[in-house]
Amino acid sequence: MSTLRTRGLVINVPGRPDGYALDMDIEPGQTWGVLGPNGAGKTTLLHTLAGLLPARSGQVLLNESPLADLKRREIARHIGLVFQERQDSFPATVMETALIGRHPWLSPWESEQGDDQARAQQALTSLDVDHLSDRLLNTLSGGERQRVAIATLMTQNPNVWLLDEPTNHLDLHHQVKVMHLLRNQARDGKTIFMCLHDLNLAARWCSHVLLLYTNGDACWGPANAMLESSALEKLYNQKLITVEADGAPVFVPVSA
Ligand SMILES: Nc1ncnc2c1ncn2[C@@H]1O[C@H](COP(=O)(O)OP(=O)(O)OP(=O)(O)O)[C@@H](O)[C@H]1O
Repeated sequence: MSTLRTRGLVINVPGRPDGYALDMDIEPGQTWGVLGPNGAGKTTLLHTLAGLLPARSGQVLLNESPLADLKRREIARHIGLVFQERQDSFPATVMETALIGRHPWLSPWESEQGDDQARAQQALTSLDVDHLSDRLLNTLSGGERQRVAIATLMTQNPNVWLLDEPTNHLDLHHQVKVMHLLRNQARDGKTIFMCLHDLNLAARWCSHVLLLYTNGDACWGPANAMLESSALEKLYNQKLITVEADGAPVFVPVSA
């Protein structure tokens, strides 16, 4: 299990004032949703948490150790990231792609063993892409590729899962399936932190929410406290109607 903490973290969005520093404790068992308009800095935050981008100031701590002090390989054993945009032009099959998830766990010249294959197979089955194992990735549909990317993260099996819009390109059934899978991973002790554009997925599946504003303001906390319609209207500059369905709030944009 791993905890990710930010202390006085200011992400480096070019040309933007520092805004509000982030002091978050992202704990095992929690499912976080990051909400905010285009350009608010959600992807920049995710990449900063993964150690791929330097912070402007402040720190990211993984189990109390500053990320900056850890080796890339050690970080990759604890933290995995599903990117929003992927360059899938490398001619790899779906199975070969999923097995890339095992690389942080293998020594440089070691090849994957039966256990690694079994883990990848199980992940592909969980995401309904096992029937595509021998297909080249660049022949898949957008939703199929997205499911392979999540299966690759599942094969990696890090403690902290960072996902940039994991439901992008997914049909309704697979959106629900992926959110369900992420919540189950959290229940098994993983730490889940994802950017979302769908308020209703956040309301239904996230335990915690971070609202990120374009000017660098931010607030975070338990989802039921953060998903308040006036705060969301300000966040998106969009009037909303709030109804309740299936035990969760549902936010509908006002058309006029
Ligand atoms: N290399 C760069 N040079 C200049 N500006 C950049 C660079 N990278 C990102 N930005 C800007 O930083 C801001 C934050 O980008 P980011 O991708 O983090 O936003 P986001 O909240 O994920 O947006 P979206 O919802 O559209 O995915 C944007 O205005 C973007 O144009």
